[in-house]
Amino acid sequence: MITAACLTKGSTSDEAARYLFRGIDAQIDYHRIIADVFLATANGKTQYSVIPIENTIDGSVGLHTDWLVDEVDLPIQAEWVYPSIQNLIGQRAELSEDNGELAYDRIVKVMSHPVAMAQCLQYLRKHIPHAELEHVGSTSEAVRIVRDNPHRGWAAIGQISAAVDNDLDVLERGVTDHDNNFTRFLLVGSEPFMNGEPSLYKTSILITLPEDYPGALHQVLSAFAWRKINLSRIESRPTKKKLGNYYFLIDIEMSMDTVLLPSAIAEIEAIGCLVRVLGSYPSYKYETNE
Ligand SMILES: O=C(O)C(=O)C[C@]1(C(=O)O)C=C[C@@H](O)C=C1
Repeated sequence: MITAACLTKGSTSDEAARYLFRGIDAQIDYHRIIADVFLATANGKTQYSVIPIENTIDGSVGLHTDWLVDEVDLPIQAEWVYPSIQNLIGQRAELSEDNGELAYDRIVKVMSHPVAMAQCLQYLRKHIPHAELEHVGSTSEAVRIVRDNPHRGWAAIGQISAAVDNDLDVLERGVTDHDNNFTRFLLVGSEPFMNGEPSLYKTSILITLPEDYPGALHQVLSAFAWRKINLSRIESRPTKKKLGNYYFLIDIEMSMDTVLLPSAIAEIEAIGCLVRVLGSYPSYKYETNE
C-alpha cells in the first residue's frame, strides 16, 4: 500500500489523487493547508504529497512552487493533469426563488480556494457582484463551512462530490470562465512512482544565473537548443533575497537518464550557473472513457 498526503477530502486535489492512484492500494492522508500536505511527506508520515502546481486559467500556483523549491527537499516523482470543473454550491431552498430559479441576490458571500475562485472571477462579477469573496484552504473546506453555516446566504465554489458529501446542492454547474480548464499536479516524495504508461518523461531543474553575466539566460537556453532538447515551460520566480533577483524553473521533455541532458546541464554549470534537479519523472495525460 502507498500513502499520500493531499488537501481536504472532496477537493480537486483529492479527485486528482484518486485518478492517479486508480487500481493501486493507496491511503490518502488529508490536510487543511498545503504546508501540512508538504510536511506530512517531509516528516516521513506519508510517502508522497499531491501538489497542484499550475492551472489553465490562473497559471502557476506561486505558493506551492515556493514550498517545493524553498521549504522542502522532495523530488518530483510524477506529474499529471486533471480537469478542474468548479460549481456553485449551497442550499437550494435558501438561495432560490419560489419558482425554483437561483436567486443570485440572496447570496451574500462566496467562499473557495483562491485558485478555484480565480478560475470563476468573470462568472462571479457577472452574476454575484455584490457578494463578499472569501478565500479558504481548499474548495472542500469552503463547502464544509457553507454547510455548517446555514441560513446566512453563503455559497461555495467546489466539487460536486463535496456537495454530495455535505448534503448541499449544486446550484450551478461548470462556473469556470473558460472551458478546458485543467490543473497540473505533481507527486513529490523520495520514492519513484509509476502507474501505467506515461505519455512522456520530464525533468525539472532550477537555475540560478551568475550575477553580472550578460546573456547568461541566452546561453542557458542555447545549451538546450543546439541539442534539440524540448522545453515545455520556463518560469522565473523571485529569490526573495533582493528585489529583481530571480531563479528560473525549467521543465524539460526528457528523462535524466540520457547522455544529452547531463551534458547540457554540465555546460550550463560551466558558465557559472547553479543547477538543482527537482526531479526526473513520468508525465501522465488525462484519459477519460466518456
Ligand atoms: O481546493 C482545492 O480543491 C484544491 O485542490 C486546490 C486547488 C489549487 O490549489 O490549485 C487545486 C485545483 C483547483 O484548480 C483549485 C484549487
